[in-house]
Amino acid sequence: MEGTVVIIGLGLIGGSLGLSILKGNPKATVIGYDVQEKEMRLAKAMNTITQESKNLQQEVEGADVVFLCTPVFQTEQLIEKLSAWSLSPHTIVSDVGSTKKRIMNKAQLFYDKGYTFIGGHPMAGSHKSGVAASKVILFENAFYLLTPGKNVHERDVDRLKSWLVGTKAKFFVVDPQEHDEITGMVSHFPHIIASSLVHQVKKVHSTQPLISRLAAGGFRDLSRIASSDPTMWRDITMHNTDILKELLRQWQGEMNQVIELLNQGDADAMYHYFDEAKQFRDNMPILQKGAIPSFYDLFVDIPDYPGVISEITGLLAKQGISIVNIRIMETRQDINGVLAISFQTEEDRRRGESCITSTTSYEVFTV
Ligand SMILES: NC(=O)c1ccc[n+]([C@@H]2O[C@H](COP(=O)([O-])OP(=O)(O)OC[C@H]3O[C@@H](n4cnc5c(N)ncnc54)[C@H](O)[C@@H]3O)[C@@H](O)[C@H]2O)c1
Ligand SMILES: O=C(O)C(=O)C[C@]1(C(=O)O)C=C[C@@H](O)C=C1
Repeated sequence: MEGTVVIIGLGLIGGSLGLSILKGNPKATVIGYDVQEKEMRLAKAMNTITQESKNLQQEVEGADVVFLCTPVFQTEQLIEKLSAWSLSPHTIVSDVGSTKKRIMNKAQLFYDKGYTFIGGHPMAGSHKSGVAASKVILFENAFYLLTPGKNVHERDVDRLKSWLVGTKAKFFVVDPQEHDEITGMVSHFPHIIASSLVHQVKKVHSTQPLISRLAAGGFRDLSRIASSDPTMWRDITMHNTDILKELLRQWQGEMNQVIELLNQGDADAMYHYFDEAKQFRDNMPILQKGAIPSFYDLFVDIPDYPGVISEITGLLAKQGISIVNIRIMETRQDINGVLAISFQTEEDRRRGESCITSTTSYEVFTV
């Protein structure tokens, strides 16, 4: 497709969406806006967008599609703001928020003006946030849930899907209430469980400092998502309180059942409890796509000339700094590219940053 897309909120999801849209529609103009100037600059340097926003209202009013990629409280505010502007009749506004009921209620402001709003939620992500963590393959094979609103034309839903073809996601239309019940169970509720597990370990940590060093394996797997952005999760949980309260009540019942099994000391019953969970989970179509390993990344804005990568790896090697991964992010001829270098530790990244800034004039970013 040719035309103009505006992305508001250039974080993990906004940035990954920009990359996917440009992959599927190389001739598109993708304008990006973020309240953080730094994120906007990095988004442009990484080619997740083709240009930074100069006049958001004008750009939104002339766009083919506008994606709201901010935490959901901000998305509600943006819906209020944009609905007061004069959008063209062909403009589709969509979002990527993890909740849908409150967003769709707020979207009535668009419908009252005859504007087209299609709620969206790509079910893939990471505990990392910010545009630096963007990946073109983030949504590949993931479910991309859509909540079009009653009077939205089928042809507009198809037009939105065409813009999103580069995501390689599987689109699925759902009702907003059903959306919040399902994601409440499989996404929002696990997040609370992960955070509460970390809280429990933290309480013991003051009297037993060894605990955090021994908490590997299972604890690490279960608690990974507790490292996600607290602003995003504050907003999600505040949007889905009733469903989450009910799920937590059920969880208390589940825990009481486990206490009862332990009280009984019934080894067979305990075996069956674990086995039933294992059988069910082993048959779930859990996809591995979308997870981003947590390394310490450094981004270097490099000119596009032969030998520039070996120059940088050579400088790092000379100082004995090991790297675990190095990649160029979506460069095109005649413009600068961004070299993403992953280190194993924060200390290595810090040394890498000081090595590059003290021996070259290249700009470096960390997140
Ligand atoms: N992270 C995930 O795993 C994931 C997955 C699917 C959907 N989502 C949803 O996507 C949305 C974005 O999440 P993310 O992980 O990309 O967050 P993020 O923190 O990486 O990015 C959000 C960006 O929005 C910007 N922003 C905030 N308010 C703004 C405003 N008023 N105008 C312009 N920019 C503004 C922030 O500066 C930030 O750069 C959230 O609604 C979240 O619920 C997240
Ligand atoms: O992989 C992760 O870190 C995520 O938490 C991603 C995850 C999820 O719960 O599956 C988180 C919130 C989004 O709304 C969608 C995806």
